[in-house]
Amino acid sequence: MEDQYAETVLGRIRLRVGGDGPAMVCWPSLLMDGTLWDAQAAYFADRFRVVLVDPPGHGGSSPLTRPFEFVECARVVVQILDALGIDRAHLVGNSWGGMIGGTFAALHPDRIDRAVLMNATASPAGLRQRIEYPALVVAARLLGGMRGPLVGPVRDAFLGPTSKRDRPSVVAYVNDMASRADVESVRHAVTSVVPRRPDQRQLFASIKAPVLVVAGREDATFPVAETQAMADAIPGAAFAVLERTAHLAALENPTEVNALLEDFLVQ
Ligand SMILES: O=C(O)CCC(=O)CC(=O)O
Repeated sequence: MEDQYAETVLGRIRLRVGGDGPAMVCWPSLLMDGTLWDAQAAYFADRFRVVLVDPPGHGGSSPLTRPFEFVECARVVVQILDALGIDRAHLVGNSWGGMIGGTFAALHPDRIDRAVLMNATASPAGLRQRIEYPALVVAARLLGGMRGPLVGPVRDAFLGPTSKRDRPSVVAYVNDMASRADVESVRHAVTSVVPRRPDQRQLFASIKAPVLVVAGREDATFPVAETQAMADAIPGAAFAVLERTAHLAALENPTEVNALLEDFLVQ
């Protein structure tokens, strides 16, 4: 994989690009960078042009200086495709990335091939998330980072009992990503993705591209019923539930995620 950069409406975006074939653009969750998809890149780069995105304000991308709208994130995807000379791509997204994958598929039907939306929602955030996530960010600002007493809540939002018990490398990855997060960028991203998240169900009714929605049985952030409601909002969407998997399916359960992607994208 080689580093490339795209100038976008939300700053400079770092991309890891490798392989040849139809393009597959992978956008991760809040607090994560493109390495969330390393197992997918390793598996698919012999047949796909894999593009791993460090989303705005995360990893090697520019810090965020303001909150954003979801339509701007969809525009970022278009600008990434333009920068790489890609006409049309599969969009594979997790949580924030899944929400944006839906926005992109609805607003840019000429640039989307197929979309796989994992651990995501089309609904506005509930009261608990509207309070808990901003409170976490306030605490992170006071502590100078996502550290100390914040590690537990972050781990609980992302991982379920199976990963916490049986996948120490996944736990270590989440701790490491959280500790490296730029708190000001995370503040803007959380504001945009949680309390200001739009209800996208009506917009998603206009999606024409084939879509697969994936839920994790152990996902405490977006339980199966909420992700199922997202699938129900998208005409003809396929829906799958992964057992022993929480909020970061691609990292926690790469074998089954790769099999789902293979079935859905290689047809
Ligand atoms: O809205 C929520 O409850 C959480 C949003 C979230 O975690 C997004 C993400 O993981 O990208």
